[in-house]
Amino acid sequence: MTTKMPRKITIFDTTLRDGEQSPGCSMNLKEKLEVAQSLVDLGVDVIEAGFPITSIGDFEAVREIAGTVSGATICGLARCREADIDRAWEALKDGSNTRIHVFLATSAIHREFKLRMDKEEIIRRAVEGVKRAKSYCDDIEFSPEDAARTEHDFLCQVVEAAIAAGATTVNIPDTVGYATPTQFAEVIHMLVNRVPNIDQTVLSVHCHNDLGLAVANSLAAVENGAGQIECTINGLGERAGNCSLEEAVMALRTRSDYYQAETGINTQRLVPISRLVSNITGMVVQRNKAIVGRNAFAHEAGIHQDGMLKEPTTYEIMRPEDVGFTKTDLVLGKHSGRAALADRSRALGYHLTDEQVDAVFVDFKKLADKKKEIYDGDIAALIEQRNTEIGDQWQLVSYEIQATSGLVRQAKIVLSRGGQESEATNSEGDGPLDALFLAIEKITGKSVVVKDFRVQSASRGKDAQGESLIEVEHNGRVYRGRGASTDTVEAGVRAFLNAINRIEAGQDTNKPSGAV
Ligand SMILES: CC(=O)SCCNC(=O)CCNC(=O)[C@H](O)C(C)(C)COP(=O)(O)OP(=O)(O)OC[C@H]1O[C@@H](n2cnc3c(N)ncnc32)[C@H](O)[C@@H]1OP(=O)(O)O
Ligand SMILES: CC(C)C(=O)C(=O)O
Ligand SMILES: [Mg+2]
Repeated sequence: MTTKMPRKITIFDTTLRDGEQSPGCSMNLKEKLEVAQSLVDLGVDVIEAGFPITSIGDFEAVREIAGTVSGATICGLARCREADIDRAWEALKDGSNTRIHVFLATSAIHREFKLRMDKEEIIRRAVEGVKRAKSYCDDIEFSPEDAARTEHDFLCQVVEAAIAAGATTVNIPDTVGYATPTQFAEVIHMLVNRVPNIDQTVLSVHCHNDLGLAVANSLAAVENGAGQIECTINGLGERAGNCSLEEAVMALRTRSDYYQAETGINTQRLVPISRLVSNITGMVVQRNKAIVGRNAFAHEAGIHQDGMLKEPTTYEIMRPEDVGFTKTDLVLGKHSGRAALADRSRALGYHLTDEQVDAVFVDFKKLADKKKEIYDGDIAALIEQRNTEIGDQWQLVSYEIQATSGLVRQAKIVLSRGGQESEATNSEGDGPLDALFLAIEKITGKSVVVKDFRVQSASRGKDAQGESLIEVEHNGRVYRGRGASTDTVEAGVRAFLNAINRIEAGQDTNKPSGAV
């Protein structure tokens, strides 16, 4: 009997580009670097680090990632415009392993209403774009945007022309999540069979999740010859998101008997990176999310528990440890040292320098004095709190609040900046937090509208840290803030202050840091 060798599927992660396009999910440079490093640890083949023409912040992020992160191909996106392609290359040129990804929509709707180009012009622009990119770099990807709604004959023509012009990967996007698995499989099958030079390129897919079919469509494409899947951590991305990396990878692995395919993903890193991206973007992972949700391996029903106790495969098709869940996440306490903290931080997917470990260690000891047990969630919250810190920023010194049943008598807050303390009192507001926010606005002179405010538990137990996430609007732009503390009011105040500091640093969620 002969065993068929599994086909290697390239994993192209676009969390830092399409994922970041998700409203409210912009990341600053520090955060993007952290995610990029973790993607390398995860074993992805390609990291789409951004769209350099978008802003100075995005350009810098791509440049920094290309110049410092090794272990994966670093990719930058560009429209079929000279300025975009030149800017993408400018950002990528210091990297050793880089790809330019050029795209141009091909569907009738996009040609007529958005681009106002006819078919001939689309082909000409696509070819010119690929050729210009090729003049800089060997590894070129071309995407006919909205391919899933493009006429088949025209799609074949564009794909053939892009390959002839030098595209080493051709990516077929279902930009609006319109495709269905059987129909998308037919598109891939058709391209494989009709495009004469298809064997000179890697065929890729990029599926959106508007109908909840992104993973199913991507897998159907793999069955029909696609060799690359574009995906994101936690399925983050424009609107309903992109194909979820963890789901696609675990489907290929768990059903390798069916797909006869494999990836280079270190699956035990899936849960840590999911938590990292969720912490950074503030996009909470739903509890019943496949693979990485808190309930993905939880069993409450008696019959299931009975089965699990007798033989876990009765109710589990994957082992929790294979995706990075640990049996218990209680590891550290008051008597732990720096080595254990550094080790646990690494296991959680963070890359801290010795100085950063020292700084987090100070917070860790303070927390350990307040809390009996320190869980993974607590450590992640401490690290994230440090990550959100911005240069010359306002710091919380203390606060006092006098209130009875919603009636605020007085809120007093003391902040410091550059070693100088400022104090404000306030007796207005709908409650203690609102009163403290108004007092902060008095000191900083920044007036904002709170659009979203959440407090969640960072770990478990009555003494768990509260982790607060806030979104505020200032001068028409949205800013995010995060704060953690065992005192939930303080967590809220810290999150609000973090958002104010981001306003001052120009770090809104619509444009990454440094954007103009
Ligand atoms: C499916 C996707 O995910 S595509 C990626 C989407 N991501 C983003 O758009 C995020 C980053 N975008 C941005 O920062 C801005 O849109 C920029 C800087 C790229 C462009 O900004 P502006 O110059 O103000 O243009 P604006 O966004 O209003 O319109 C887009 C223009 O690009 C054109 N365009 C769109 N796609 C392409 C393409 N692939 N190739 C060439 N031109 C294109 C549109 O037709 C429009 O042109 P027009 O201004 O002549 O009508
Ligand atoms: C840029 C392209 C690949 C894209 O994101 C899409 O079409 O959804
Ligand atoms: Mg997309």
